[in-house]
Amino acid sequence: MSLSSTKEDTSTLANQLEKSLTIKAETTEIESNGLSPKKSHKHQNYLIWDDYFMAMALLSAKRSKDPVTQVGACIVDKQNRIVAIGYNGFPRNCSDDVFPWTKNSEDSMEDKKLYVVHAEANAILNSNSTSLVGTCLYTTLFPCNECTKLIIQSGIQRVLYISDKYAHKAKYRASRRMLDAARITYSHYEPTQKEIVINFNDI
Ligand SMILES: Nc1ccn([C@H]2C[C@H](O)[C@@H](COP(=O)(O)O)O2)c(=O)n1
Ligand SMILES: [Zn+2]
Repeated sequence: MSLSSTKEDTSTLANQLEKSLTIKAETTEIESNGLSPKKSHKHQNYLIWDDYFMAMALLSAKRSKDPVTQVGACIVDKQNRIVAIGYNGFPRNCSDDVFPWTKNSEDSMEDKKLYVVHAEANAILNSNSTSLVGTCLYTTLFPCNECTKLIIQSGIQRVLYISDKYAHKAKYRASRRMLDAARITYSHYEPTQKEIVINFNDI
């Protein structure tokens, strides 16, 4: 390189340098992962579909005001589109400040189970008349018998869940019985990663 090179020469040189650095970077990626240069440019740490949908169910559960069990549900169609989402809560206009979140209260009218709409039921109701035939339900808790009736009647084909903590209870055994009869598959979901951190400053 001559010290007396013109502005034009310098920019040509810079272009060449940039080109050669790009080629070098691509070559390194090819050597390290065996992919073609184009493919190797994608983000390596993206969410797979199942983790993504279950994470949506978990995020939705965070909206629930139930002090014992927050449940979230997310319904997805065959094209991987989220068609509905829901969490457990009281019906519209039934205020959380008026209705009880208590359980096994001595006053039978003060038990949350009389009033709560379950996450799966809310998701189905939130689907806004979209057909749910052939869809998959991601839920953080295995569906109870009442939600299972809705699942079957709405045409949901597959259920993935995280917790099955009430499996021994009659309601949940009845669920399995109905799901089996209706040939709806259900399985425990094992996420591929332990946690997903959402940081609002992370953009
Ligand atoms: N599959 C389910 C099961 C239960 N829920 C709701 C109903 C209650 O709000 C809560 C369970 O409370 P716990 O008996 O654990 O005190 O979860 C639901 O949304 N979906
Ligand atoms: Zn239920």
